[in-house]
Amino acid sequence: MTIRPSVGVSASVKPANEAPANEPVVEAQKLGLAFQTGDGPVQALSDVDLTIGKGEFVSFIGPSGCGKTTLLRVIADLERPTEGTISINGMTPEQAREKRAYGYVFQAAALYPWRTIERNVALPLEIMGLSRSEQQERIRRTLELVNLTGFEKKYPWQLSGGMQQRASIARALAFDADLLLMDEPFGALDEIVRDHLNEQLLKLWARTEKTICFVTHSIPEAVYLSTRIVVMSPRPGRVTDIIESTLPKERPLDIRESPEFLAIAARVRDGLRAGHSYED
Ligand SMILES: Nc1ncnc2c1ncn2[C@@H]1O[C@H](COP(=O)(O)OP(=O)(O)OP(=O)(O)O)[C@@H](O)[C@H]1O
Repeated sequence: MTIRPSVGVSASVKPANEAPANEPVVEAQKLGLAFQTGDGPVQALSDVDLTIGKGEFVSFIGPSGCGKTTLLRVIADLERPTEGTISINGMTPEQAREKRAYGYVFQAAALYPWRTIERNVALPLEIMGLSRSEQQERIRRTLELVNLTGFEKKYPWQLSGGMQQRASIARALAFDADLLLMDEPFGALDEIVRDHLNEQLLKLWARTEKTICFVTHSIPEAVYLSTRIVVMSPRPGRVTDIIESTLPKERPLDIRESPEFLAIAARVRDGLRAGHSYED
């Protein structure tokens, strides 16, 4: 299918980020992926055309099974597409993975319980073969970025859920890659903690100028965080709308009550409704 052109919901305000003007980080064309299962093929992704520019914060939103995680996994070279093409910084996903072009944050914090926070963050650095002093420097820097300085020697079970998820973000940041892939990182947390982490993530994004691909089920989260919102629908998983945010880069939490925020949220909701079959 053809993606509708990205337009701002309000013509009077300049979009926060016009992706095509930026250097492309992710470029997908006619991307499709069919899983072969015992019950026949499952078309997880179909006809996805998407370009993500450097420094964008792009959220993927859609009902369960619409292929959000699969798309992130294709970018990360954890799944291979069966149709179309995709490139990451001009490379194949495999080359990008070998060059450690991205950090990946999973739904659950996925920390090793027998390792302290600093040893968890150090894990990818050990695998990369970095010197001890370089490891120490990166651990210090990334824990500071997620406000966990002072918790280096704690074990994951000694931290709250929100702090554990921040530690897993620090681990993904330790790669020092320009691209951060985040699969519903705050889905299991309560609303207040989630609000706080959303604010911190925006600040971190502004400070580091990374490109972020973020999967979520939450409309307010997607609208609050993103420069663009990709709305997806299932069976087969496809992109049904791409919404350019008109919100400024600087976003206090109460921006969520502004008419502009509510207008973007309404458009996302409309997109989700249009793609929903209501059969089950
Ligand atoms: N390894 C696999 N083998 C077979 N089918 C799969 C596999 N992984 C995913 N699928 C199917 O592909 C479709 C897309 O799944 P995916 O996990 O990407 O959706 P999602 O939008 O991330 O869902 P959720 O919001 O529940 O995490 C679903 O129908 C799912 O059952």
